Amino acid sequence: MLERLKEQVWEANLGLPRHQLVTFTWGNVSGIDRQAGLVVIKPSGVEYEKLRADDLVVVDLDGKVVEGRLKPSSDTRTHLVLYKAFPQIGAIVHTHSPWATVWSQAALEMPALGTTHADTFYGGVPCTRPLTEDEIKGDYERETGNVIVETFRQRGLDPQQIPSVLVASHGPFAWGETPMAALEHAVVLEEVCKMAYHTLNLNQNAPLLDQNLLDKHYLRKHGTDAYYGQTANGFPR
Ligand SMILES: O=C(CO)[C@@H](O)[C@@H](O)COP(=O)(O)O
Repeated sequence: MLERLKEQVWEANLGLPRHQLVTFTWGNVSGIDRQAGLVVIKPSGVEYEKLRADDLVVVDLDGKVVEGRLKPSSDTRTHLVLYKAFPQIGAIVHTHSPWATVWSQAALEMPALGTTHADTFYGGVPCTRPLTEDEIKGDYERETGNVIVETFRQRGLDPQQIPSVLVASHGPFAWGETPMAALEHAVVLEEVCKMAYHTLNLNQNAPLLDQNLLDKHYLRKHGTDAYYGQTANGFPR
């Protein structure tokens, strides 16, 4: 079980440079085995070209290394906070992908402007508040996780329906049921952040996506009556 998870987390980590989401080592992917209570995560600062599946580090939910000879990602404690707060998620991706980071640095929620966005996100992708001085000087990585959870709870957002967040002054986190799903969400986030930036540059008053179109596009892929693709039930109507 853990060996399969390691392979999945490794493949998703290699997907970061393949999809041009990372420069140098600026990102990480993890996955969780909920039954075992163990998280598999990229080692810190290891180049993707040199990364092997058996370089991955296994930690428990308190962050204690239980397997692996390398140091886990510097963002491990952020991942652990998210796994504890969002029991539905099975994997997390963090990057500094340029377009999503632009929105994070601007400290702006990325609004739903089109159906490309609605195919993955059931509404705007929120941006957190900035961390306080005490939070930055304290347990910074854990506080980064806490501020993400606070953002979702305060706004009543469902992390399954909005599988990403923009951390102010920092960058994006995305998640999903599997490492590949979390990677896909990070890729889509980057694309729609770029589209939204250019859309609002062309027209500052570009309309928000009509609620009916948001419902239609999100629910035809993710609702109980989803019919998009070959694996979903039902037929288009
Ligand atoms: O935020 C940062 C660096 O500012 C990190 O996410 C990024 O460099 C990846 O770190 P790790 O190699 O996972 O320790």
